[in-house]
Amino acid sequence: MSIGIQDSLFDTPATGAAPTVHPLDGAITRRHLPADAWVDLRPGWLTGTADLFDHLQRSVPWRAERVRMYESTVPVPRLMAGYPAGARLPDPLLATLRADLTAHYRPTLPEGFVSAGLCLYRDGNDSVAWHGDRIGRGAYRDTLVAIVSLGAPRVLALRPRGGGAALRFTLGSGDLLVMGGSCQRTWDHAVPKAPGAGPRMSVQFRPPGVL
Ligand SMILES: O=C(O)CCC(=O)C(=O)O
Ligand SMILES: [Fe+2]
Repeated sequence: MSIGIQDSLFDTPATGAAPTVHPLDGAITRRHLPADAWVDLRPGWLTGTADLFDHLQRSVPWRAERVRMYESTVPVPRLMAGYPAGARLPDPLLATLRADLTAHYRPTLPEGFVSAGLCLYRDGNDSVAWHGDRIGRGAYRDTLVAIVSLGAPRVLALRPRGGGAALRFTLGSGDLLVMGGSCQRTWDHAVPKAPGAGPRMSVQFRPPGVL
């Protein structure tokens, strides 16, 4: 089935091409942010993503979560699936991505990336509100969270927790964004609603003890 996925906005091979994981070394641009936070970007890390998206969309046991809001609970507007350390990932390519990230970031992150969280934004009405990944270590120590975007382009926005202008990164299919330093404590991030957007997925790789 073709769902017309566009590869990275920066590197656009024919849809349907074999999935290819490109090098990280020498291909990442780091943007330093105030408060010792930083964001690494590697556009087009993965090309030929259509089949991977399709496979994950069909095979992952997506769950709809609910959050408490005053006296009731409301559905979170996206679907999720979690793969803790040691769990079998839903596609072998994800294990390759995790191993490549672990190898590349070893000097700053000796413990490596272990867990994978998957989110499916079914359309532009799905979103995630401003938050930091602050359950566990991210609340009090520097950490890294790596996000691979698949499917329709969506904005990942970041803004300082204390207030200030937001930065907006448009992530296309196969693009990598890594949040590092104090980012989870001192900045918030969000995926805003995007009317008309097609389905998009993110795969977040995290080190032990970061949720
Ligand atoms: O979908 C994304 O790119 C971000 C997801 C996220 O921030 C999270 O699940 O904690
Ligand atoms: Fe997050």
